[in-house]
Amino acid sequence: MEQLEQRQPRGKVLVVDDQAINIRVIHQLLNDEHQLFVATSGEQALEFCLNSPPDLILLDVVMPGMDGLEVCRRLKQEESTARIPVIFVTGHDDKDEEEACWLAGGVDFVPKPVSGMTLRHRVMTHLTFKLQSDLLREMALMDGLTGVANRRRFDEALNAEWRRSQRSKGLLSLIMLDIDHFKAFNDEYGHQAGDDCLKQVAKAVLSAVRRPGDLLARYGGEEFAIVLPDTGKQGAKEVAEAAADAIRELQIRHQPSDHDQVTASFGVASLDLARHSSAKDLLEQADEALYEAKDSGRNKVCVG
Ligand SMILES: Nc1nc2c(ncn2[C@@H]2O[C@H](COP(=O)(O)OP(=O)(O)OP(=O)(O)O)[C@@H](O)[C@H]2O)c(=O)[nH]1
Repeated sequence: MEQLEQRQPRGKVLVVDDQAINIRVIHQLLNDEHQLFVATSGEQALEFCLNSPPDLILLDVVMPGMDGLEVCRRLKQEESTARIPVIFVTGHDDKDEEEACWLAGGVDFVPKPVSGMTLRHRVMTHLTFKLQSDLLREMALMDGLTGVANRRRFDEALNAEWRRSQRSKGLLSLIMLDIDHFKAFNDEYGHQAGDDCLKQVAKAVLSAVRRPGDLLARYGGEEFAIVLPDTGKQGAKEVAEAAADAIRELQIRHQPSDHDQVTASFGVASLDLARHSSAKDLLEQADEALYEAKDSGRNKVCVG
């Protein structure tokens, strides 16, 4: 048991059961090692998961209203909850119910009455996988140099926000920014200083991107992109101006540039249903605005 405790990752575990006695048993077994949450119906469990996804779910199969199998199917259909592992806690040990659990998307099942040792080991095993895969996923979607999101994450976020804005007819804006005369910076101060400059610029821009749903990504080379959900043209322009100020405030010396310090050019585009029929159209408009900023003297924000 001591060995188990050393290896145990602490995670958020949601216990879903309509019977208080079952919840109490699981609580006693797991509460010292994990952060436990409880839902007493399928509907409550879905709502909880959509608002704050746990790392693992222990799900009773037979419940009044929505049963565990249906809860699991719905979780697997939803992008934000599909990766949460579900362990079914089953009352019957017949083959049909086992198969139904697999088909609904469960990763495992534990028979009732629950064996403490089995439950704790199963939870530990699946939590370890989940937390490790979260970490790998995070690393795969992060830009190694600056620590902000990478191009892949940006593409995913822009497409997701695009779909969301189509469903809700909501606002969506995009900013593209590109450091001015960066080739000359590298040539003058060296590649290492160039890398350091990129890191500082990313940090400065991040300070202007304040809402939890906003996403700053390194789009490639010395170009960054910002996705701003629920934000119109004026709001996006303000974010771009604040980011431009933050870069100027860094006062990184850049003698070959017209401004003697590192600056960037910005292109802003906001969703216009009459004009854009895909996320690509929005991206192209932001790109055109960026080129207009470059063409008309750099170190400025242009709105498309
Ligand atoms: N140090 C460093 N340089 C990079 C990195 N990625 C791209 N670059 C450099 O960024 C420079 C971009 O040059 P250009 O596309 O010609 O643009 P620019 O010199 O910034 O000119 P304008 O955009 O027109 O103002 C190239 O020299 C790239 O090698 C990186 O990760 N680190």
